[in-house]
Amino acid sequence: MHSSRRLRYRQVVDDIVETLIGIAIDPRLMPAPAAIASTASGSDLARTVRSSASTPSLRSRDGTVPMHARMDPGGNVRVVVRVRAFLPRETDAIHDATEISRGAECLIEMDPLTQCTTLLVPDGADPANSRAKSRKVIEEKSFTFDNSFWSHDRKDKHYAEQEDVYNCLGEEFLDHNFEGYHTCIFAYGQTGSGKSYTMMGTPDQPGLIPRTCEDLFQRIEAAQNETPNISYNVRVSYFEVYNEHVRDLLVPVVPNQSPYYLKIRESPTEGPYVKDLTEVPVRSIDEILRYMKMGDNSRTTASTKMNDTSSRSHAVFTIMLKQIHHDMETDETTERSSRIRLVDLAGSERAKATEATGQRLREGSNINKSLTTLGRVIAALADPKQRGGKRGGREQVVPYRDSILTWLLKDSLGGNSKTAMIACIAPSDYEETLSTLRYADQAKRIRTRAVVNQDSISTAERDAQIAAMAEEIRQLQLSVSDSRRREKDAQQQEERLEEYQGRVAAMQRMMEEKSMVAEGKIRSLQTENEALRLHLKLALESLKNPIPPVTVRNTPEPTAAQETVRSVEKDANIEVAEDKENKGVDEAYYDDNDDGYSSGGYEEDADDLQDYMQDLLKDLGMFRRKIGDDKGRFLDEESNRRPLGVRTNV
Ligand SMILES: Nc1ncnc2c1ncn2[C@@H]1O[C@H](COP(=O)(O)OP(=O)(O)OP(=O)(O)O)[C@@H](O)[C@H]1O
Repeated sequence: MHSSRRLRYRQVVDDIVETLIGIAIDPRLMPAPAAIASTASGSDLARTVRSSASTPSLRSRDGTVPMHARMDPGGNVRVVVRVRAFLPRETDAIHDATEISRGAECLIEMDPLTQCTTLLVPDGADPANSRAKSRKVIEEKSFTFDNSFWSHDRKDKHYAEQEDVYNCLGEEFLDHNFEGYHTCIFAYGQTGSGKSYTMMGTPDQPGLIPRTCEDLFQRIEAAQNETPNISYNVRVSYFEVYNEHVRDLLVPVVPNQSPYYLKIRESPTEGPYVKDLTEVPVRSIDEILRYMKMGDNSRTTASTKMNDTSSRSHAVFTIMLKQIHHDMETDETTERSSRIRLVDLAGSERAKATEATGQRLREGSNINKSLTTLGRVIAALADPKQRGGKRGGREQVVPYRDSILTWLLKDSLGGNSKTAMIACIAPSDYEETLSTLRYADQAKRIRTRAVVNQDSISTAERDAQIAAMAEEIRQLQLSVSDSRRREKDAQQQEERLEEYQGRVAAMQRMMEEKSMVAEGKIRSLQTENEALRLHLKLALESLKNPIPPVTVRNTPEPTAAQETVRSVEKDANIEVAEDKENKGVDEAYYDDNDDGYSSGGYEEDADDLQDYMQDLLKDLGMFRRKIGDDKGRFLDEESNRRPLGVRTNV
């Protein structure tokens, strides 16, 4: 019983061991040690050997292209050249490549064996070469590149299709990405030379970018079917540099709204990057192609005399690939990150040839400016004297920052990247083609410093990292809640301040009302005062000029009217008595009256009235002064008071 169980147990263990050995020696999951040794160094090497996060090209799996043959140990920029066919505007009537009414002649020859490209001297009457004809020295020039793609004449057996360009260059670069290298492929050349055709292509003839996207997901799918312990994360971004501004091509353009430009920042580890650039995660070929088309449709293009759909901007399509492999045996997680940068540059152009004016002319001059800077950067990087690293002054001399394009491509041109340049040339323009070929020839000498971007981490380390991150999150949460509390306090203070200000405003309103009431009181007292003054004046005048008393005898009971008259007379007599006192009127006159009042009684009454009036006036004066004082004090206080609405933080 026991022995049969032990036998089964051993069989199961043997099966597991065999499976693990099978996985370990599978070349599809383990890069060749020779290749790794040539590209990684030191600690990188140890880590790389253990990792299985690599997916070589499907063709290399078939054995048609040996892996080691496609590795580039030197790290030089790969330079290829591609010549396009004649365009209708160069031929006027195209029946075949030989019938050319403009007189355009093909000045390019390519040797498929040596990969040599030769530029011939124009001898026809093509007006496009009139400038070249005026040169002092005009001669045949030959250059050798990593590849020379002959895409001029479809009938030729060496004709290079879009697929050939991808198979020669794109596929190899995708291999590098799966190995963990950053890569960059950029197309350079004069306007209308075939850059967009090579990079993006047409729906029938897809170029390097759609082919790379397709191959990427095909490889991921194949790898996932074979090894479930590797997961892939793909994100894309797409931006253009237009008139020295960066525009996100994955953000839809809002009509009638000025475009939103992004800023560039530089990180010590990643180099220059575009801040706030949209990076979308993609999970399938369809999704990535959809984003590629969306961005491509937003790109700034215009028709010029040299090209009906001329790109007026430099476009950068970037794919970020992350491979996460978990090794069950060692319980270790390996992460490889790589960046695939595919750049379609705007073409250099001569204003005279494009006949550009206005906006097109401004675009053209910005394009030329950035391409001139690119030329200076390439020249500086290619100069052997500059190859001394930082100590040799390389970082200071290379003018990356002189244009947005070169600053953003800094890492791809002279840093951590495997880079390729596709020099696109038109078949019949001597001057422009010579300039492009010279650029390309110089770029061959640039050496980049690509490294595998890989991190390995054990479970214990990962746990420690997670714990550290959890602690950091806890601290952040604490500081967030602390600042929230402080915010709440500040809010309460603010509310209190508002309440206080409300109360002050109400007080101020009350004071204003009080002041208005006081002013009203003053005005009515002044009116009363005036009335009293007038009354007193009249009284004094009537005393000065008394009306003589009238004696009425044996009269019957007085009527009401008579009563009134009598009272008036009485008043007049009082006034007369007062006047007499003051003015010394005849005493006898007063003695003769027979109304029952003595003259001494009148004088007393007048004195009393005068005293009373004087007191009243005194009181009035005092009252006025008091009100005046109160008003003055109130107004002083008011002018010293702070205006409302001016808040001071407490
Ligand atoms: N290899 C090729 N085979 C067939 N047609 C091509 C090829 N290369 C370019 N063309 C055609 O040439 C024309 C100009 O090409 P393209 O727009 O790619 O030029 P470009 O260099 O991108 O120009 P620009 O800098 O002005 O944007 C297009 O009509 C394109 O279809």
